[in-house]
Amino acid sequence: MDMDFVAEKGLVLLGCGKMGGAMLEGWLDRGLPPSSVWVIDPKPSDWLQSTGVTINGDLPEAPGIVLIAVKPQMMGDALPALKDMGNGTTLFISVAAGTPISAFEEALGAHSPIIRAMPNTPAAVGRGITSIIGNAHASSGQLDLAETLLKAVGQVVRLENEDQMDAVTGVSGSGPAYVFHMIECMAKAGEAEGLSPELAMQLAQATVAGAGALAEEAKESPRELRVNVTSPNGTTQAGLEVLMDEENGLPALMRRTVGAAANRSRELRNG
Ligand SMILES: NC(=O)C1=CN([C@@H]2O[C@H](COP(=O)(O)OP(=O)(O)OC[C@H]3O[C@@H](n4cnc5c(N)ncnc54)[C@H](O)[C@@H]3O)[C@@H](O)[C@H]2O)C=CC1
Ligand SMILES: O=C(O)[C@@H]1CCC=N1
Repeated sequence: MDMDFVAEKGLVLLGCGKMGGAMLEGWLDRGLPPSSVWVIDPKPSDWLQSTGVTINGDLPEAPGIVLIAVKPQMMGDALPALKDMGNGTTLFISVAAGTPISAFEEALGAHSPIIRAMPNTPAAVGRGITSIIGNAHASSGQLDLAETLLKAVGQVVRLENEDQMDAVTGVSGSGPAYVFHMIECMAKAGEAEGLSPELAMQLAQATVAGAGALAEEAKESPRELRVNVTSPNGTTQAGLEVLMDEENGLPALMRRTVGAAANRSRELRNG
């Protein structure tokens, strides 16, 4: 199975906001024909309307894939639109944080193949990472299909149990926001040291992007790469002594940040 299957059978996207839009942008950029995509969204964005996909039109009877990308809080309103498609062959993939597989089984029928996924917005540029887990009715072929689709916009990881999804959401689902905030903070700090806002932002953005690319491509671990930047008694060491402080620095802050996001995911599961 490959992307041709999706192009041939069709992809229905329920909700096309920031996450659904990021994935759709990645798929369209990588050659998925707009004529194979049907979107249901009461507020289609200007970008969506410019893509040539079918918006709020008649849906195919048995699309290959239905991707559910509405907010967990909107799920109750949104799911009835899909009930008639639960004919056993259509594969449902949900990217909603917190919403458990059992909620989809209840809404779509216990025999529907359902995959729960946690992507992230770098999918828009083909650099996302998505973790997936299927229900008992998702065949290995359907997991392969989901993996193929999601690999078109980045890496894919298969989870061993659904409980891992809360921590995954705290690390990689929400993670891009932490990194974007780090760029904002570095730029602000550069301004405080006398740089213009434009120069400070350019330096911060390029540094985070370059360090990310190096961390991914280099054979050294992130730890080794950090040590390579740190001359004994130099500038980096002075900076890292603040950032790496066990109590007040990034380790404790990141532990609390990821913990809060994972806890929120657990809360969403409980309604
Ligand atoms: N934004 C992100 O970085 C990530 C989001 N997610 C998940 O993706 C889902 C969507 O999040 P976002 O895209 O950020 O939210 P969003 O608010 O940008 O998009 C939701 C879209 O759903 C549409 N919508 C509302 N009611 C609807 C209905 N009844 N039928 C069809 N469409 C409806 C809205 O018009 C909107 O375009 C959430 O469940 C979230 O947990 C998962 C991973 C990352
Ligand atoms: O903030 C949220 O709830 C969603 C899930 C992961 C990223 N955005």
